[in-house]
Amino acid sequence: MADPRFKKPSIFAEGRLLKNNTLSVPISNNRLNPTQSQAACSTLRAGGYRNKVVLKPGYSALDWYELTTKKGKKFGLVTNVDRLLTKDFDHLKAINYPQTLIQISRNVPLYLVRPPLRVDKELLQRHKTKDDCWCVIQGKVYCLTNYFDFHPGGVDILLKNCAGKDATVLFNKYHRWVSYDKLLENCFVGVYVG
Ligand code: HEM
Repeated sequence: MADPRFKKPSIFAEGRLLKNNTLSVPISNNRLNPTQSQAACSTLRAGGYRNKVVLKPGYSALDWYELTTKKGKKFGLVTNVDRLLTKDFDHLKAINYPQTLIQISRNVPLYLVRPPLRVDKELLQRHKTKDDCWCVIQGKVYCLTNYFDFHPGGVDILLKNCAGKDATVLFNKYHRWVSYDKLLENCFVGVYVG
């Protein structure tokens, strides 16, 4: 029988696993007291729940770190680069320096190309599918395709709000403390010129 003197600490209270694979944890479950955690996380304003998803095995923050520092580093993590030299080439030529395009045609990873690729609105909007998903944050264009399954907030929210769009405002609203430039260093595509 349960010992009536033992009070279960609130941090062990159960979170709810929602249909979309989201773990919804009440504020009171945070280790910080509610006032502190609310102050630290702007997502809590909307109803008092954190919306973190359960990541698949092999998709932790540490796994992403390994991918970006070892396997991914050499070639970058931008998908469909071939398309830049075929379908997108005429458009790219009109808004880019020849040196940039020469480096891309020599397979230099996009995050190392200098001057970086210039991306305008039309080009950004051409890359909005799950397997070829570009997004702008603070004037920089990133390919999110490889990052999707590692995102603690889930894939759906990224696809809906980031694909082919400028997601700066939402990014800052949810987690302005996240070092996106470090996290997405190898996913860098170029600079957004509007
Ligand atoms: C595009 C680049 C993005 C990156 C690199 C990124 C990265 C991250 C990281 C590292 C976390 C964990 C934060 C933490 O535990 O403190 C997180 C959580 C989250 N992100 Fe993102 N994110 C991005 C975009 C977005 C956008 C645009 C949205 C919303 C539209 C979003 C919604 C969320 C949500 C809801 C969480 C869970 C928040 C929570 O802990 O309560 N993310 N993201």
